[in-house]
Amino acid sequence: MNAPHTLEVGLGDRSYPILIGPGLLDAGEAWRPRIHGRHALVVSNETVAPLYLQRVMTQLDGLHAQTLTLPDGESFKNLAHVERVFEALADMGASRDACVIALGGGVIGDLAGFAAACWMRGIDFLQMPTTLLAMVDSSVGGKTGVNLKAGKNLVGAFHQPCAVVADTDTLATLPDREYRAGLAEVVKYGALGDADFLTWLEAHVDALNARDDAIIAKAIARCCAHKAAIVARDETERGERALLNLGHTFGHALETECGYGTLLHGEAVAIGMCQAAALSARLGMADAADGERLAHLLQTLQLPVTPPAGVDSDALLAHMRLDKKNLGGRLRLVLWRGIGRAEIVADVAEADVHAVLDHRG
Ligand SMILES: NC(=O)c1ccc[n+]([C@@H]2O[C@H](COP(=O)([O-])OP(=O)(O)OC[C@H]3O[C@@H](n4cnc5c(N)ncnc54)[C@H](O)[C@@H]3O)[C@@H](O)[C@H]2O)c1
Ligand SMILES: O=C(O)C(=O)C[C@@H](O)[C@H](O)[C@H](O)COP(=O)(O)O
Ligand SMILES: [Zn+2]
Repeated sequence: MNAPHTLEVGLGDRSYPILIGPGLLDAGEAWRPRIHGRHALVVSNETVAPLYLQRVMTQLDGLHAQTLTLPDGESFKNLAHVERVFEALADMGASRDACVIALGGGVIGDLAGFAAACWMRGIDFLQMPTTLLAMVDSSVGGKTGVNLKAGKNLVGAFHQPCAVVADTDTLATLPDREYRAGLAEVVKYGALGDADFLTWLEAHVDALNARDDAIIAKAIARCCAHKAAIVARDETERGERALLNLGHTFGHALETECGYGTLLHGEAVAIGMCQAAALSARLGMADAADGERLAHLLQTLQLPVTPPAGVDSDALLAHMRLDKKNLGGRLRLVLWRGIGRAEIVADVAEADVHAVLDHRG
């Protein structure tokens, strides 16, 4: 294996590496030293485990390592399945020096990471993302948690991994729709703070659509560099980190209202970013042309840019009222001044949001 591309999330004595490259699952020498105790629990799901779990277990030879395979899907990212992780940890006699390894997409990473944050008030965990979305976003930064019926990620903790190991070879088996959902979060980084990156994405649409390995690897590295820098400056979302939520207040409301797993997270974020752009234009913050450019890029990547027909705007607004960024009972949204210039806007009038939700262009 060639040396992986390596980045660091700089958090003092909790700093950790992000390793990106092909062949990493089989290169235990690159990541196993990050596991310090005797116990490891590898949490995966019914789709990913048959593909990759055995290879990870081979690298854990000599440790007391167990596996837990959960059902696959956003609808299982809930407290009942966190409890399954606790039960597995209890069964193996996991002590405070145990490590949870999350092998899968963002659902497994968020859920297993949250279990690790809670078990004995916090044990190590290591992220092994196998989706594009998890490689560019969810495995980095330590946001862990689960959904409630009332809303996405309403229960969770900030708990940083001890390493992120992104074996880009695993993307070969990722279904096309999931790959494209990951591209939505890739586009997000350009939209929120890196206009040059968005222009680069526009120039490489054909390569992205053809799933060109080299272009994807470059995109992953650039997204991770952005996320690592933001997290290092604002780990617990007191300010700037909220920009990573561009499109998410709208998107999470859609995911919740449509039923978890109906719209993929990335698809909902694609729609949500377009709605945030439309609201920004309505409020006079940005040119409508920037929103049209963003929507065009997302459409060329075969992502949805408008909500499914028949979703009730009042219900969406009700979900948005429960968003974690809100303050003092008032909506607080990530909007923008144009491509690459996202901003947090407090006190957004519900009538303006409603108007955007009602517009099904
Ligand atoms: N913590 C964060 O910062 C953060 C950031 C973004 C998203 N998220 C969360 O991440 C979740 C979405 O993550 P996701 O898009 O990875 O979805 P996911 O975890 O549901 O994975 C998508 C699908 O791909 C399958 N899969 C995964 N890897 C595969 C592979 N290599 N080959 C074949 N199939 C594979 C999975 O089994 C699943 O069916 C959402 O719950 C979202 O809220 C969290
Ligand atoms: O890491 C962050 O910060 C993000 O907001 C990344 C988002 O892409 C991700 O979907 C995250 O889970 C959303 O967090 P939430 O706090 O809105 O639940
Ligand atoms: Zn997201």
